[in-house]
Amino acid sequence: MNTTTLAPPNVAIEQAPAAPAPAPASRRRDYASLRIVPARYPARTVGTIISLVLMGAVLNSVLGNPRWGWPVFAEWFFAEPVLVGLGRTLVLTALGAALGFTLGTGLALARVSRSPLLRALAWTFVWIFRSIPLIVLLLILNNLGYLYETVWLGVPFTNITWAEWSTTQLVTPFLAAVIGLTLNQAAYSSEIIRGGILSVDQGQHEAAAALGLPRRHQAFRIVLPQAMRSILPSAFNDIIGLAKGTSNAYILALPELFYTIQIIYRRNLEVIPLLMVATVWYLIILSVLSIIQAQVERHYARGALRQLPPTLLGRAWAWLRPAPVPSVDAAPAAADEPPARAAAWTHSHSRGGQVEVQAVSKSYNGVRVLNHVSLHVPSGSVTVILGQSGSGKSTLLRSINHLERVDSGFIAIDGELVGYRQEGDTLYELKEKDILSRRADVGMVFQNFNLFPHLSVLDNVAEAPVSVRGLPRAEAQALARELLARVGLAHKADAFPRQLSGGQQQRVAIARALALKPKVLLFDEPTSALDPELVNEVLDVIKELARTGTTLLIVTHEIGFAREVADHVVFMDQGRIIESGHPDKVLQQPDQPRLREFLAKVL
Ligand SMILES: Nc1ncnc2c1ncn2[C@@H]1O[C@H](COP(=O)(O)OP(=O)(O)OP(=O)(O)O)[C@@H](O)[C@H]1O
Repeated sequence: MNTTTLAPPNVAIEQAPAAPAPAPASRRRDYASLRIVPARYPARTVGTIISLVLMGAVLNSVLGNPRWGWPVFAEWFFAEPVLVGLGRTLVLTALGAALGFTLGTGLALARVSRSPLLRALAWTFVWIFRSIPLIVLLLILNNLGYLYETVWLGVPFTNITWAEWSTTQLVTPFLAAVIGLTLNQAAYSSEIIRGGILSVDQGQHEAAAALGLPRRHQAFRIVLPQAMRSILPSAFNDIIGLAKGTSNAYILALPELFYTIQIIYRRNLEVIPLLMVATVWYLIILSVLSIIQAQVERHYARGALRQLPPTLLGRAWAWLRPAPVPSVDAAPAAADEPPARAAAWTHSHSRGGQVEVQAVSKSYNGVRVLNHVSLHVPSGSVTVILGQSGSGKSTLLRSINHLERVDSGFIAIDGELVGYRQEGDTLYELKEKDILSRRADVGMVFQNFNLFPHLSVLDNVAEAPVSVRGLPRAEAQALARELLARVGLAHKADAFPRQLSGGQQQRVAIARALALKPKVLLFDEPTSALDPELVNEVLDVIKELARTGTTLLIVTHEIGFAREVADHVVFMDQGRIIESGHPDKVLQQPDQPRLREFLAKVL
């Protein structure tokens, strides 16, 4: 049974008024002559000014009040006993963090292991050492010599002993501090690491298992590196807590930074200046840890983010230099001219939005992936974009939706620039929230569906109408049910995405995109993640949509579908459109050898 038969079109994919025929290139807007004004955020500016004024007032009071005793501070800041105490604090922090996290990782893996005994042991460890206050634990360890006079190495329950030490000599205050901080840190960090492991998608565990990777390899190569993204913020929080927590070691009369400071101010009675010495050193430790955190987080963001956050230097540079705004480059090369618009391309159902892409370029890390791309898509038409892998198809689609910001050139939908607002001869860069609201006019269906896994199918579809369009939830759910019926999935409304087949998930994704009644729908290889037998059920839904007049831009390798549905086919190669036109011409008598080669491969 073909489940994709659409119910009567009582749900609006709105019947937009007929759009005018596409304007000739000569009459097209020349955006290059417009002045560009970057987006302004008055609330941010006011907030920054207030913060600066407050900081100035605080600094003035701190530096201007002689009771802070800055000369005494300067005298002691680099004094030898302070530096020795600081060194001890740093060593305790480093050892506590390294040993604590190593033990914590083992405990976390034990907590998620299949062995009930290991799980119980790890749980008990965490339960005990999270319950005991650190100071109590340190005191117990320091008094271990009272409980056990000697520590020995040998075979339990026999007289075999290989080595024996006096406990008081072996467990010095320093070692007691290291052991106490390690046990305490391990108990807390194991829960942080376990949380990270649980946050990794189950599919990743399954994929690693399906590849036959050994369990150790699964844990250390696949799961933990992905878990790091959620582990790191809490872990660094903990290490910062540990750096300050080392001051608890004063109870063992161990002269770390804080204890040293106490000894000094008890002698010279300069309490505040010496407390400031400790405070400023702790601030420095914290700042260095924050910088390390940013770099480590950046490292583990690789692969999880499309674009890595800038390095510290990059951020400083971006702050100093004005934000770049797109510009229109020199005239595009002949191959990038807007495609010739054959009369047949004017769609009889011209109802959706008209898309104008003008001389758009985009680079990643200095590599150009879109090179002066120009494209005119009339309202209500269906355009199929073809091209080899890596030719820039997805980047072009994502730019139309402003998921990617172009470096130069412009994109307009129904004459409204994507990312800008035009007033007279001036273009105002849109603020984030305006971009988001405009994005609602452009629906996007992703290759991997990207449904929200924690929401039911119904809520996946109803979410945007409620939060973007402000529809009452009941109304949005009624709309969602109708859309689900249109894609043949009314009976799956209460299921969760992971309980559906790939084809069904993709149809939910289409219903979700339609829920905002977009003028333009972008499909990024909507069938490439599907089994062949599921491809048609999705293509059938898209064919129905094509008949309703929504403007469709589809990246696909389904040539048969392109031939049947497209009004226009565009072929991209190395970031440029090198051939475009009616499907009969482009697919049957291609001019470009690259296109002939491509068709020979995919057909
Ligand atoms: N965030 C990014 N950072 C760096 N390079 C990128 C990024 N996104 C895309 N690219 C590169 O840009 C080029 C175009 O990518 P794009 O995804 O647009 O190609 P595509 O034609 O859609 O390919 P496919 O059919 O395989 O999806 C590729 O070489 C890709 O490696």
